[in-house]
Amino acid sequence: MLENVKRVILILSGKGGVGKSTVSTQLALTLKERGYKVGLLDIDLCGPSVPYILNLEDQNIHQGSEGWIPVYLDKEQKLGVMSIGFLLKSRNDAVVWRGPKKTSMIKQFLEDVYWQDLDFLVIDTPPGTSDEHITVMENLRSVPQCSAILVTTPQEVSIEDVRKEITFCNKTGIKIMGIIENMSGYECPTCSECTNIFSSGGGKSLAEISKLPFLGSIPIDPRVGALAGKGVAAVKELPESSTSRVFNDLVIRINETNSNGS
Ligand SMILES: Nc1ncnc2c1ncn2[C@@H]1O[C@H](COP(=O)(O)OP(=O)(O)OP(=O)(O)O)[C@@H](O)[C@H]1O
Ligand code: SF4
Repeated sequence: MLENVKRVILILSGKGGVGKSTVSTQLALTLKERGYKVGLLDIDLCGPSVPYILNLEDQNIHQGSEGWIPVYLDKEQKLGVMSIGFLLKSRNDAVVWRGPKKTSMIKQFLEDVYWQDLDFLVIDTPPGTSDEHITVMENLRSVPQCSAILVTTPQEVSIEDVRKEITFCNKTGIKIMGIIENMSGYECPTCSECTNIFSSGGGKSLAEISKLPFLGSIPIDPRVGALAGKGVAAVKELPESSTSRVFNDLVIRINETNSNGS
C-alpha cells in the first residue's frame, strides 16, 4: 500500500555488487537520523542483503489486519524495513523464482505492506533493468513524487550500462536525481588519505555526458564496510568521513527538491 507514502526514491545500478544496498541503507538511515519517517523496501530478490546490513536477520514479517507489517529498526518506528530476506531461512538461500512468480512477489511487496505515513520510501532494486523494474514503475503511479538515484563504480563506468538505466527512467517517466560513484578510491581509516586504486572521476564525467547531477563520490572505506551488520548510519558513527559528507549533502539536496516540488 503506497497511499501513505509521500515520496519514493529508487536506487538503481547497471550491475550487481556496486554498493546499491549500502547506498539504500545508508540513505534510509541518514533520513531517519534527520527525523523523517522512512520505509526501506528491498526487492533485490536475488541478493536481499538489507536484513543483514541492518542486523535484522532474525526478524520475521507479521500479517496484520491491514497487510504485512514491516520490521522496525527502532522502538519509535522511524525506520520500517521489508525484504524478501525475511522470508528466507538463510541469506544464502538463492531465490531462483522465474518471471511471473518474481513479478507477483514484487507486486505483493508494493501492494500488501502496511506502511504507516512515510516521508520517504527508499527502494533497493535488483541490478539492471528487468521485468521487476517495470512492475515497480507501474505500481508507483499513485505516489506524488518519485525519483531515482543511479549508483556506479569507477570500474563500472561503461557508459552503455548506465545509459540503459537512463533510457529506462526516461521511458517510464522517472526523474533521475543524479549519479553516485561508490568505491571511488580507498580512504585510509588512519589518516583519511584517499588513494585512487582504479580510475577516478568516471562517475562525474558520466554525469556530465548524461547531463545529470553528480551526487558525490563514496570511497572504499573499511569502516563503512564494517557498518554492514550493525545497522548504524555513517553520519552518526563516522561523522568526519567522506561517506558521511556524501549522505549529508544528499539529504540536503533531497530536501531542496522536496520543498520546491521539482
Ligand atoms: N564504500 C564502501 N566501502 C567499503 N565497503 C563497501 C563500500 N560499498 C560497499 N561495500 C561493501 O561491498 C559489498 C557489496 O556492497 P552492496 O551489498 O551494497 O552491493 P550491491 O550493489 O547491493 O550488491 P548486490 O547487487 O549483489 O545486492 C558489501 O560487502 C559492502 O559492505
Ligand atoms: S594513508 Fe597514511 S596512515 Fe594510511 S597507510 Fe598510508 S601513510 Fe599510513
